[in-house]
Amino acid sequence: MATELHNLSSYDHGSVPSGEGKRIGIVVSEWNRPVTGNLLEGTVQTLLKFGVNEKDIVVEYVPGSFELTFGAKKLIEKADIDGVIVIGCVIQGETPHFTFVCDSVTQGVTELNIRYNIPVIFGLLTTNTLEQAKARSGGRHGNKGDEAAITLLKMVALNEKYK
Ligand SMILES: Nc1c(NC[C@H](O)[C@H](O)[C@H](O)CO)[nH]c(=O)[nH]c1=O
Ligand SMILES: CC(=O)[C@@H](O)COP(=O)(O)O
Repeated sequence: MATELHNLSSYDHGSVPSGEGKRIGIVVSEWNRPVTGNLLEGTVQTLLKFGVNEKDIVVEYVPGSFELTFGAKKLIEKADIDGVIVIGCVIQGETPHFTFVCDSVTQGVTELNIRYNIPVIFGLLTTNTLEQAKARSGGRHGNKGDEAAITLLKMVALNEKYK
C-alpha cells in the first residue's frame, strides 16, 4: 500500500507489544540530518510510549546511510541489545549513486537479519525529493520513525516467542 494511502504514524495501539525491559540500538545517518533527526525523534518517542526505558536506548551516528550496516553490526555484536533500527534518508541526486546507496543498505540490513538472531529494522527513506522526505518524517504522511519503532517492538516480541 502506497504511503499516500496509509499514514506512517497510524497503527493499532492494542496490537503493539510492551518494550519494557528491552534494550534497543538505533544507528542514525548524519546525511540529511534535519530529516534523520525528525525520524530519530519519532522512533525514540514511540519506543518510550510503549515502555522502553530511555537508559535502554543506545544511539550511534554514522556519516551516511551506506555506513548504517556496519554501525548496526557493531551494536549487535557489542551492545547487548534486543533489536536494532537503522535510520537514514537517501535522496535522488543527478547520478546513479542513489541506487547504489539504497541497494547497499537494503542488502546489508537483509544480511544482518539473516546472520544474527535479533531483528534489524529498515528505517530508511529513499525519496526523489527533499519534500517527499519531509512529508514522511513528521509531515503529512506521518513519521517513518514511528513505523520503525512499532515494527521493532513487534519483531522483538516475535523473536522472544520463538527463542
Ligand atoms: N547522497 C546521500 C548519501 N551519500 C553518502 C553515502 O551514504 C556514504 O556515506 C558515502 O558514499 C561514503 O561511504 N548518504 C545518505 O544517507 N543520503 C544521501 O542522500
Ligand atoms: C544519494 C546520493 O548519493 C546523491 O544524493 C548524491 O547526489 P548526486 O547523485 O547528485 O551526486
